[in-house]
Amino acid sequence: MERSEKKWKREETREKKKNRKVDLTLMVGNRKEKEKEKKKENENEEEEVRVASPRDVFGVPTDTDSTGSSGGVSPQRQWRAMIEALRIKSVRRFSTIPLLAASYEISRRSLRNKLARIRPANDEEEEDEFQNCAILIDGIPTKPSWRNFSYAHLAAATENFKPENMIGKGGHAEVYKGRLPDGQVVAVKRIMRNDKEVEDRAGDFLSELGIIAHINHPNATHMIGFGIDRGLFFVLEFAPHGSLASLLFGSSECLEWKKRFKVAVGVAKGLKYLHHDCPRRIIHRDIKASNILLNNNDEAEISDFGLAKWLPDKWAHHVVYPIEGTFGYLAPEYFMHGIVDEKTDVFAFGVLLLELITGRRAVDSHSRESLVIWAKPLLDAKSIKEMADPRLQEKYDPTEMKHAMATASMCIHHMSSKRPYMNQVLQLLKGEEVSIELNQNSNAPRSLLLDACDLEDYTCSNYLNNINRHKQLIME
Ligand SMILES: Nc1ncnc2c1ncn2[C@@H]1O[C@H](COP(=O)(O)OP(=O)(O)OP(=O)(O)O)[C@@H](O)[C@H]1O
Repeated sequence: MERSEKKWKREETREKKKNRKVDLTLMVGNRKEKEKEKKKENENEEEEVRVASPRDVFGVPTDTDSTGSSGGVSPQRQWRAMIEALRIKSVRRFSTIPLLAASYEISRRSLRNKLARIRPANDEEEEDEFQNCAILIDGIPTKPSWRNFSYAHLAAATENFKPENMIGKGGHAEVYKGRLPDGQVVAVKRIMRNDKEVEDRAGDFLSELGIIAHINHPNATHMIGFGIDRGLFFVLEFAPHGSLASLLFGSSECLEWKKRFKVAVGVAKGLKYLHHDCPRRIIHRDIKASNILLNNNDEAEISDFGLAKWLPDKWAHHVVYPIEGTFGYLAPEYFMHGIVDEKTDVFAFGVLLLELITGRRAVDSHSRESLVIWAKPLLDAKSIKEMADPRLQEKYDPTEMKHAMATASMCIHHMSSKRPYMNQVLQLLKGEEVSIELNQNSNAPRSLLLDACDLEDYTCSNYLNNINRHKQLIME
C-alpha cells in the first residue's frame, strides 16, 4: 500500500515536471506578442463574445445578420481571442500529458482549416464556390457541410428563443427547437453565460466544436452548423423523441424492453466508434441518460461533448482536475484520482445499462442511494426478477435481460482493468464469451498510476466506502 502510494507520487511529480516543460515551450515563443494583444484586448473587453464572421481572419465570406452588428468590436480581434482562448484552454486541458504540443497543434490547425471553409448559411450565391472546395479531415477530402448561422437566422428559426420552444436545459446550455427557412427542424443549443470567464467559455465551445465536427457515426449527434454571433450556439439535428432520461423517468408510458435493448446496443456502438474506430480516440466523460437522444427510428445518439477529451494512442490515460461529470456515473479511479480513459466511459455505460434494466435513476432522487450500490448484490445473485423494472411487467426477452445484466455487472467493476472495452461490450450484449483478464489497451503503455490503483487492496467494500465518501462530499 505504502509502496504504491510512493509510486503515484513519483509519477505525479514526473508528469508535473514534463507539463511545465510543455507549457513553457508553447508559451515562451509567443509571450511578448500575447502580452501586447492582451493589453489591446483589455481595452476592448466585452462581457459577451460577439463575432461577426471569420472573413477577415480566414478569408471566409460573411453571413451577417440584418443589423450587421458585431457590437463595435473588431471581428478580427474577437476571432483571435477565440482561437487564443482555445490555445490557452487546450494547454490547460491537456497539460498533464507530455505529447500535448503535437496533438494540440493538429487539432488547432484542422479546426482553423475547417472554420476557414465553412459554408455561410443562406448564402446561395456562394454555394457553387464552396461545393468545389474540399477540406481535408485526416487526409480524406471531405465536402464541407457546416453552416455558420448569424444571430438573426437563429432568432428567426426559434421565434426569438421563445420559452415555449425550449426543449431542454442542462448545466451549461439551453436547447431550443427551431425551423430553418428550408423547413428543416433543428435543435439550437445556446451556451449559457455562467461563472466562467468569457475566454474559458469560448475555449470550451471551440473544444466541443472540434470534437463534434470530427465525429461521423449514426449513434452520435450530428451537427448542422454553429453560431458565434451574439453568443455561442450549436445547431444540431433535432432528435424528435428527446432524451432517454425523459422517456425512461419523465413519462407515464413505460418504455418497452425492445426499445431499451436497442438503445443499449446503439450507445455501445457509438462508444465503440469513439474509443476504437474514430480517427482519434475520444473519451466522452459524461455518458448519462439525459445525454442520450432518440432519433426518428428510436436509434440512440450520444450527445453533449462538452466534457469530451482526445486521448492519443500512446497515452494510457489523462489525469484531470477538477473532477467533472455526473455523480452516480463516475468510475472510482476517476472520482478518487482523476484518471480518465476508455474505462471511465465503460463504467458510466454500465450505470446506464442498470437504469435501462431497472427503470431506476443512477442516484435515487429521494433516498440519494446510488444505483450501483443497490444493484451490486442483486447482480451477484443474478436475481433477474428483483432487478427488472416492475413497470415492464415481465414483458422482456429473458436472454437479452440476462446478457444486459451480465454486461452491466462487468462494466461497473471497481477495478478498471477488469472492465471490458466497448468492442467487448458489444460481444457481451450478444451473449458471446469474452476474456477480461488483464484487459488493457495493447497500444498504450500501462501506466504506473493505474497499476498502483489496481494493486491497491481495492476490495468491493472499500469501493462502496469510497463511493459513499464521494456522495457525502457532493452533498456537503
Ligand atoms: N439535438 C437535440 N434534439 C432534441 N433535444 C435535445 C437535443 N440536444 C439536446 N436536447 C435536449 O436538451 C437537454 C440539454 O442538452 P445538453 O445535455 O446538450 O445540455 P448541457 O447544458 O450541455 O447539459 P449538461 O448539464 O449535461 O452539461 C438534453 O437532455 C435534451 O433533452
